[in-house]
Formats: sequence, structure tokens, C-alpha cells
Amino acid sequence: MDADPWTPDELTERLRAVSAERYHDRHPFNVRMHEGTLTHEEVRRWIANRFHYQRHIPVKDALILAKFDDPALRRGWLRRIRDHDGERDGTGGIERWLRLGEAAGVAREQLLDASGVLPGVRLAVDGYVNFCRLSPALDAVAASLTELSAPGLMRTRIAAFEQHYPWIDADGLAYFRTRVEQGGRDGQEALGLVLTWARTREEQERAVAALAFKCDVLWSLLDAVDRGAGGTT
Ligand SMILES: O=C(O)c1cc(C(=O)O)c2c(n1)C(=O)C(=O)c1cc(C(=O)O)[nH]c1-2
Repeated sequence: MDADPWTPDELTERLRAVSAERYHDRHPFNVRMHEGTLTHEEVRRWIANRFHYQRHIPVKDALILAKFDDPALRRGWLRRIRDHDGERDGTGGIERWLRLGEAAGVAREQLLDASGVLPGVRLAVDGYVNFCRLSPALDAVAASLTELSAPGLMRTRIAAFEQHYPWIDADGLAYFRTRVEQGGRDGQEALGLVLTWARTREEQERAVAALAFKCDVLWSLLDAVDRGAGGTT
């Protein structure tokens, strides 16, 4: 016989437990970032490689959007793409990340031509995009639930940059300031969808596994940045 489904509170608890154990705020590279011991070169390497993740977020969100048959759902998810791509050139999250790069001494041309992107980062980002391409909507949306943990990490990061990396112009931190609010809202919205859709125990376990996979994506990305070999930044 199939196991009984968890209650919404139990499922929420299990999802939070995955993040508490596996979210990348505990990765050694992030720990060093927050302690203030990254070199200029390491900060620049992180910015160049994380840009590869940022620029693929709207691509994976478009793949998720295409799975929805409900106009209201599509409208809601479209907002995420707008947040990153902006309403016109020179606006939006990707543009803010390019400005972060400039504030830290990484030219936007270098971010855009992806010359500093490490092989392990390409694989991690491909893994996430393809997971969202190939999985049902429930799994793809559940994978975004790392965003429930992101606002706390953004606050820690802003404070760490202001304190330890004053050579980066504070205006460059606009991306993180914006994500505190956007990430919290997106995470809560995705959690509501997952709690509504994951009715059977099998579906609930898939949602938990999707979140664990996403934590592994973020962790692997930082492993590659930490090792650093083979990049040009
Ligand atoms: O800097 C970070 O640590 C971090 C983490 C995450 C995350 O937890 O997935 C996202 C972001 N940033 C981010 O900026 C972002 O736009 C974003 C979108 C998503 C997603 O999966 O839909 N995660 C994240």
C-alpha cells in the first residue's frame, strides 16, 4: 500500500530540512566570502561564473512557463522573466549583475562572452536548465524552492561585501538588494504551488528530491569556482 501523504506542514518541514542541511550558504567558498578572506581574483572569478547561472535563470523559467496551461499561472511566472530581463535594455537583474561585475573590475564584455566560465559551472547550470526542461511542472517549481533560503543569504552577503570588500563600489550591490524582496516573494509563491500540487506521497517525495537536486547544483557550482582551475578570471 502507498504511504500516507504528509500534511502541508509536514511537507514544508521536510523541504526546509533539505535546505537547512544542503543549501550553499554553508559551502566553504561562501563561508570564506562571508568571513572576508576571498582575494580580489576569487571574487571576480565568482562574479564571472555566477553570471552564467544568472543569465540562464530566465531561460529555465521560460521552459517552466511552457508547462502551464493556466493563463493566471503563466502571467505570474512571466514576472520572474521580467525581473531578470527587465522591461527594456539597461534594466533588470541581468543588467544589475553586469554592473556588479563592472564595480568589481570585470568588464561586461567578458561576462557576456563567457570566457571565464569554468567547465564544472557549465555542467551545473546545464544540469539545472535540463532538469527544468525535462521534468513535470511540480518538480521544476520545487527545484526553485532554494529561493526560500536566498533572502537570508543575500542579507549576509550585502553586509559581508560592505564590511570586507570596500573596493567594490556599493552601487554594485543593487542586484542583491533587489533579490532580498524578489527572492522571498518567489519562494513563497513556489511553496504555495508545490503544497497545492503535491498531493500523494510519491509527488511529495519528488518535490523534496527536486529541492535536494537543486541544492547539489548550487553546491557543485561553488565547488568548481573554489577549485578555479582552467578559467581565465
Ligand atoms: O546568490 C545566490 O545565492 C542565489 C541563490 C539562488 C537560489 O537559491 O537558487 C538564486 C539566486 N541567487 C538568484 O539570484 C536568482 O535569481 C535565483 C533564481 C532561482 C531559481 O531557481 O529560480 N534561484 C535563484
